[in-house]
Amino acid sequence: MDSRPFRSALYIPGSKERALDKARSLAADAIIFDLEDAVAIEEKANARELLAQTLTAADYGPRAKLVRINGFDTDWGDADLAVIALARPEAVLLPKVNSARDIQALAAKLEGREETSETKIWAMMETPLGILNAQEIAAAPRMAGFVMGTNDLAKELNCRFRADRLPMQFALQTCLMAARAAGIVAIDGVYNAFKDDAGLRVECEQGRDLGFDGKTLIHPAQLDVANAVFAPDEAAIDLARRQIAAFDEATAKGLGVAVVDGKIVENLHIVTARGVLARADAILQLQKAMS
Ligand SMILES: CC(C)(COP(=O)(O)OP(=O)(O)OC[C@H]1O[C@@H](n2cnc3c(N)ncnc32)[C@H](O)[C@@H]1OP(=O)(O)O)[C@@H](O)C(=O)NCCC(=O)NCCSC(=O)C[C@H](O)C(=O)O
Ligand SMILES: [Mg+2]
Repeated sequence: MDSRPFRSALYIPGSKERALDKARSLAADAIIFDLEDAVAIEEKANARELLAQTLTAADYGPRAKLVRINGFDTDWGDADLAVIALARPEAVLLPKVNSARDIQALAAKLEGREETSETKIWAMMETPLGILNAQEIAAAPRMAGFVMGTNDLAKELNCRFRADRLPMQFALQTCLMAARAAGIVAIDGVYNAFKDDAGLRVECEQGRDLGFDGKTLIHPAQLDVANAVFAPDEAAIDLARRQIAAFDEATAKGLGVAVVDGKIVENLHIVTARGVLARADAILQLQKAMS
């Protein structure tokens, strides 16, 4: 997995022209152009045309661009893919994935077209069967990332929304494990109360501590919190630098272990430390490219 930042992945309804325009200047690491749940049934056809035109004409810079189409078990999935394919999408995000077969079917459709020969697949992880099949889904062809769909999952589980997300922990951790085993990105679910910054921060911190790369968002006001929480802070960068320096010094003396802040530092910690620095640098590069 590379260090491309996915701290913030903002959903934008494909039907909202103003929001589509606004997103070109927002500090989102990734944009999820949505044709699924954010778009009303009567808007579906217009939204896919508007989105295909927008993606062909507009410049979203270095932000990762994912298009969430409707599922192929709906009236809109095939038409979404046919129209969106013309815009050569970087990635297609498939909702309500249940098994690797769902991914294989999409991969076969992408392979059938020259415009989508490079298109990656991302999976919404939001059904009980999908969670139980996370490992095979992550390892399926063209897979590049998981997005947690915690709203759909809560609906399916009939669980309650709790601040500690206890009912979600099995799903979050199972998907994270599968994503890491396959070397793909894993992005946490949305925080619905988009005016509650304090609650968003708590949930972002939990997702970050679990190991997620970032958070999906529904409103631009949520960007700053997610970008800050999922970036290595000054203390983490400083520690990483000191660990690398101490380990280099220990190695030069023929030792395999260093001690920093009273804790041992071995080669595996150096891999983590280098990852922290690589992520911090990738964020800096992305910010420069956006400015
Ligand atoms: C939640 C909203 C409906 C709120 O909309 P609104 O009341 O219009 O917000 P504001 O007036 O505060 O907007 C201020 C400006 O920001 C722009 N805006 C708003 N939202 C977005 C956005 N998502 N991306 C880009 N720009 C946005 C407005 O256009 C205003 O701009 P300006 O007029 O120039 O000042 C709305 O935010 C919204 O629709 N959000 C997206 C909802 C969505 O995508 N839902 C589906 C994804 S969540 C999901 O499905 C998760 C998963 O599948 C699961 O199961 O969990
Ligand atoms: Mg959903």
